[in-house]
Formats: sequence, structure tokens, C-alpha cells
Amino acid sequence: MHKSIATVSMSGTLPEKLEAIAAAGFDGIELFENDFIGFRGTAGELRARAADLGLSIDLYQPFRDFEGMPEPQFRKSLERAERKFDLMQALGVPLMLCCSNTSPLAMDDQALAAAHLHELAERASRRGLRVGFEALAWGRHTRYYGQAWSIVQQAEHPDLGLILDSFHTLSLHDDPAGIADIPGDRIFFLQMADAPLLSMDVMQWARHHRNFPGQGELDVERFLLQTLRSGYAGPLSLEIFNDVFREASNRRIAVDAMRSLRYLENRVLNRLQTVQARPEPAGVVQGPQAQVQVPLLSLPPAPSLKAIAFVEFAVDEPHAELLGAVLQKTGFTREGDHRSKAATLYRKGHAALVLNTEPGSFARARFGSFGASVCAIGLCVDDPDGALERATALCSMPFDSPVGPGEIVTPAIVSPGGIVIHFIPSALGQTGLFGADFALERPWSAADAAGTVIDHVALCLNLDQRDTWVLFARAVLGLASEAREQYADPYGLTSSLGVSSGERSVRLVLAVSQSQRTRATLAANAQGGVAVSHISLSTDDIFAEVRAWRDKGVAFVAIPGNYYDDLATRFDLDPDLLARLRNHGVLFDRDAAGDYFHIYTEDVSERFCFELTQRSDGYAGYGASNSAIKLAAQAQAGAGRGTELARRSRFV
Ligand SMILES: O=C(O)c1ccc(O)c(O)c1
Ligand SMILES: [Mg+2]
Repeated sequence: MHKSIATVSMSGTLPEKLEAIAAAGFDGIELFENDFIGFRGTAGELRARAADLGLSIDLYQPFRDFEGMPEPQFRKSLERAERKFDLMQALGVPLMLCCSNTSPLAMDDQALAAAHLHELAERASRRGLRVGFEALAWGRHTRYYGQAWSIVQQAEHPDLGLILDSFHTLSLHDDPAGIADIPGDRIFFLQMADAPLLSMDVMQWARHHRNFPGQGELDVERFLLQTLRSGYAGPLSLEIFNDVFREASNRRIAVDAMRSLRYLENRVLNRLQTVQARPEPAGVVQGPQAQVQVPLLSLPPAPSLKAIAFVEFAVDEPHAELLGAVLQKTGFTREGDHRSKAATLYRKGHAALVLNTEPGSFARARFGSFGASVCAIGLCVDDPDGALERATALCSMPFDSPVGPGEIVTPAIVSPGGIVIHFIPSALGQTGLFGADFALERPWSAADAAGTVIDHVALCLNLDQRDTWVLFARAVLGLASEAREQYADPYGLTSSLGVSSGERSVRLVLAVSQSQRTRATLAANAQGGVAVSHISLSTDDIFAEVRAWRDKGVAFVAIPGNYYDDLATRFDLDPDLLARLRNHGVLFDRDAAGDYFHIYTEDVSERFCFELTQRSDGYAGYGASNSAIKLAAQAQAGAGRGTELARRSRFV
């Protein structure tokens, strides 16, 4: 489909926006009036600039408060429309968007609205232009696409059609089913937007919180499907009013936009194929739906992630020694060195960590920029080549690293913010992969690969990376969103979202905060916007594990006694268990399905620590009810604030 995006959807001056939009591979734009008014140049110059970049200007918008106005205002609006038509002709824009009237002066009279729009369309028509009418969710009298369509039908002008915007329909919980029954050629334009579910004034919601399809929670997929079933074959466009997108890098936002549309198109294709494969249940009355007219993007299926194969740290030699010593205190074994790179493998059960010091490598460059930090994650997947093909088709950059003789070539991509994701063949398993790439100091037996797994990896993101990462996780990694949680850091609110694979064998937790002073923001800032802040290791006996780590000198974040007094009032806990929790400094949470025990080490490097986790009976979360306590405890420990040297003497 011809892909377009409204210029309001991103930051920058108009020329900067056009360049970002073109670079992301879009075919066209919706030109927002204010972007043109603020442009230092003529319509002809803008037209040439867009053409040079291979972009068509598909739509001019918005034309407001037009239909159903009293006569003097109507006449004045017609004059204004003529000037906008002059401009559209100079720009080469074929279509004007007229949104439903929000003025208190607007009259509740569909016949009058239709007559006015007929007049507008007639004047457009004389110049070879067209007008599309869009229902705003907060329009004075026209809020639903059904009402707008009724007015368009009454206006009876071939150059007046309907414009659909998924946000206005879905925000009002209106059913898009009826769209399929509108003749597709009467729909002149389609704007897609998603949004998080928020309970607030719909105009504020629309103007500040929209996001790209796949980033929010609206059923945009069904909306597009119904529109395509009408026979619509026009542009697929994005119109996103979002406070964060207005300030984020327009290059990244434009790539997110393209990823979003490609992912959406593919999901609709999959949904169509599923529906077509399934016979209609008896008694279902079929509307006069046309067949879908446009070819839709086919992609390899979303990867089904099986496990976290490894997490890799970028370190220099002294940090490798420091971190290696910490790992040995937490029960990891040094398994051997990489065959061709300066990298060492540590393992505890299924949890594998690689410390990479290779001079001149991507990891070393990352260390140079951000210090000791996670630089790569390996994920086991059945079809790594398919995962790579899908990822690159969804605008991810492939990552190539040198491979020595006999080593495994694993397809890899760069995730938003720079951490590399390797797709490891599940069939190979960790033993196959590490056996090929590392000179293991001792053979692995089945018993070695039991016990500990990486329960989850927690990432801290700058606020402007949140929607980028959610879309990446869903579209590229095939992960599903879990519940959003919100909690207080002593220096500002923080929220987190879990994303997990079907069997929950791969879990990531994404934490973001609007505050500049929270641990989440400081951690993210320190690594260019995206940082792994902890790795959570599972255990079957958290109390024994804590004792073993402590005996070796590992320091845990101290939890105040007040926490345990409160815990006793919240849960019906066996007094012995409560005493053990208190004595060991372990945090506790419970949901309908089970229990969660967890504890955090003091920081091992700047705002990075390990979590020990024991989950029972399908407990689904990550202990969010304890997050505020943990963050307060970390702040009081002064964790992460000391110099490297101070940490070395205190912790190792
Ligand atoms: O918020 C608005 O005013 C506005 C304008 C034009 C649109 O297409 C739209 O969806 C909203
Ligand atoms: Mg719109």
C-alpha cells in the first residue's frame, strides 16, 4: 500500500521532517497547515523539495469548523477555502481534509451540512481537487464515521468522500464493522493511529497520547481490515499527535512509523488468511463486502523465542576481572575463553554470561562510550534466518561481527538504543553454541544445564524510547505485553511493562520514568537511552542461595524492618516464613496464581545489579508491589554512586 504520514507526527522543521520521512521509505505525506505556514519558502519550493525526496503530498489539512455554520461564517469559510485551494494547486496536493465542526455555532442539521460540503466539493472540483470529510470524536454534531458517511451521501458530490481515522472511531468504542459496507472508492483517505487505553477527555487523549499502531491497545488491526474489505485501495497513513514524538529524534520516529505500518499490514494479512481458512458459521449474514483490493505485506512469522541463550557484557580487562569475581561469588563457573575473541563465558545452570573485552570490537566501543554494560543478548529461536529476515523487513538493522573458523554464525540485529540481539538456533542449544565458539575448560553434562535460568532481563529506557521498544518487542521479537505497573522511586514516578514470549521462557521488563532524577532515567541516560539495569536469576531455594552468596561476600540491598511488619498485615504468612524473609532480607509478593520471592544485590557496576528470584505456581509478575521499597532501599544504600574504586573495595 502507498504509505503516508502526517507531518504533525514528528519533531523538526518541515524540511527535516521530510528528509526523515523519505529516509524511512514513505511514499507520501499529509501536510499540516502549520508546518507549511512556518516554512520559509514558497509552495513551489516545497513541492520541488518533496518531489526530490520522492514524496507525494497526498493531503492538506485540517480545514475546520466549516459545515453547518450560519450564513456569514459559511461565506467567509468558502473564501478561505478558495485561498487554500490556490495553495493546494501550487503544492500539487489533490485532497483537502475537512474535519467535523466543533464550533458552538454549528447547527445540528445534516441536510445543511451536506449542502455546505456539496458547495465546498463543487469549488474543489472546478480546480480538479477533492475534499474528504472526517468525523472528529469531539465534533459538535458529527462524531461517528456513520454520521459523516450519511452527510457525504446526502451531499451527493463525486469529489466529496469520507476520511477515516481509526482513533476517532476506536476512542468512542464505535464498531468499525460497518465500514466494510461503504463503497471503497467513496473513502478518500485512511488515517491510522493507536493509543494506550486512558480514561480522560477524548480531545486531550487524541492530541497528546496517540501512538503508532502496535504501540497502543486499540484494535487497529480490525479497523484496517474492515476498511480494506470496503474495497479501499488508497493510502495507508499515520496521523499521530504525541507529545513525546514531537521531541524525539525524527529519524527514529520515522523508522518506528514505517515498522508500525509494515507490521500492521502483515497482521491484517494474517488475520485475513485465518478468516478465509475458517468457514463462516451458519446463519452469519454477509454484508455487500468487496474483496480486499490491495496486496498486503507478507513476512516470516513472528519468532517464537524459546530461551535467553546468553547476556553479554562490554568490559575492559580490569572490569572483566571485577565482574568475573562477582560472578564467581554468585555461583557462576568460568567455562572458558572464546576461540577467536577476547571473551570469557561464565555459566550457572542455564544462565550464561559472556564478558567481552575484544579490542576494536563493537563491545569495546560500547564500553568506551558507556562503561561496563550489557551490549548484547542471545535469544534461542527455531528459525534464526526467518527471524532476521522479518526483523530487517521491519526496519531493523542487521549486525555482522567477524566469525572465526568453526564458530557459529548467528544472525543478529541492533535493537533500539544499540544493544545487539543474536538469534541462536534452538536446535543448537547452549551446549552446541558454546561448544563451537568457546574452548570449554571442561565438558558440559546434562546436570550442568539444570537449575538456574535467567528469569528476566530488566531494561531502563528514556521516556522517548518506550513506544519504540514496545513496538520492537512486539513486532520484531514477537513478545506480548503484560500488565503495566506504576510505582514511586524516591525521586519520581516510574512505570514498567513486562513483555514475554508465549511460554514465558523469555521475559523482558521495560522501565521508564518522566522524572529526570529516578534510577530508571539515570540508568538509561548513562547508556544513550537504553540500559540493562538488572538480570534476574531464578533459584529453587532463595534462602539457601542468599546465604551462599553472602558467605562469599556478596552484599544485598538492605530492606528495612518496617517492610516486614507491613508484610505481616498484607499477607497471611506463616510466622516462620516471615522470620526467614526478614532474616534474609528477601522481598515477597503474591498474586492469584502463586508467590514471588526476590532480592537484589548492591550495584555491581553503575546502576546495574543482579536479582535472585524464586517464582512459584505461575506467579505472573515481577514483584512490582515491592519496587518502591527496593528503590528507596537502593537510594539509601547510595548504590551506584561511588567510584569504580570505592565499589571495588566495598563489594569485591
Ligand atoms: O485534533 C484535531 O483537531 C484533528 C485535526 C485533524 C485530524 O485529522 C484529526 O484527526 C484531529
Ligand atoms: Mg484525523
